Amino acid sequence: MKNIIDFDRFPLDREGSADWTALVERSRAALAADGMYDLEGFLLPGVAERATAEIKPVMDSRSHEHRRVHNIYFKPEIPELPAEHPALRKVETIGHTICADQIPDSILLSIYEYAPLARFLAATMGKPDLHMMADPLARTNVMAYRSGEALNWHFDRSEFTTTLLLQAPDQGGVFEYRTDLRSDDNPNYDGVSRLLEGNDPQVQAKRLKPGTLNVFRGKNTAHRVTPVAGSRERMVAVFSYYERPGVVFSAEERLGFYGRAA
Ligand SMILES: O=C(O)CCC(=O)C(=O)O
Ligand SMILES: [Fe+2]
Repeated sequence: MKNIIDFDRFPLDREGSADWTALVERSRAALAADGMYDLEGFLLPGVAERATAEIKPVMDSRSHEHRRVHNIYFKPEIPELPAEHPALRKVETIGHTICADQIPDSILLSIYEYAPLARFLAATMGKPDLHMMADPLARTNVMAYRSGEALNWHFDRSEFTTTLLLQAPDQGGVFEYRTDLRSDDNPNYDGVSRLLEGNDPQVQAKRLKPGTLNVFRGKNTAHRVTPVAGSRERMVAVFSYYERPGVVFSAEERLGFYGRAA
């Protein structure tokens, strides 16, 4: 791993050391204040490019094209809202996905499986432990957004989302987010409506660099990736960890996300 992760800046290999603890504290503080932290330069120079080169042939030939018209909740309806409520405005997402089982023995999966990474993430999130998923498809996914493609506004199902940007596009593909647009107690449908109308001044934008590890509170922070332009696709890995071991998706979930159950 010492040829992959920049341990000088991000001492995941020295758990419990003063440097490790300082990094955990800094990350926790950013999560509390902004709902997000990112570790720019997490991967050593050239590693994101090498990881991308391993994945690109699979992405080019065997990815699942994901095209969906959805609302910000990714749900067909919200029982307490009429169907025409502006918080349920429809948006479109288009992208390409590959799953962990398609990239065995890759640099990317070796990072996902590096146990000190899960322990570091858990510490920053204030959790006792995080476990890799047992799902051979869902544990790690790579999403590509090509020219004209985008991930539209949504809230995530999980409390936190961990991504690693592998390749930045020529233009567009900006990560936009609105911290704490809702809370577990307050759905803030009026605020959601304003965001979808393009009238939320608190939206922030982040242009991530390849090799950056990003952690954000996606459950109540609305976020999207703006449309990509140019010939280079945006490629991002999403790592899935859970507080309990052995988590798998149902066949229906796999079909919905990946177009196949196994
Ligand atoms: O592509 C990104 O940067 C964000 C990914 C994301 O929001 C998700 O997978 O839910
Ligand atoms: Fe998300």
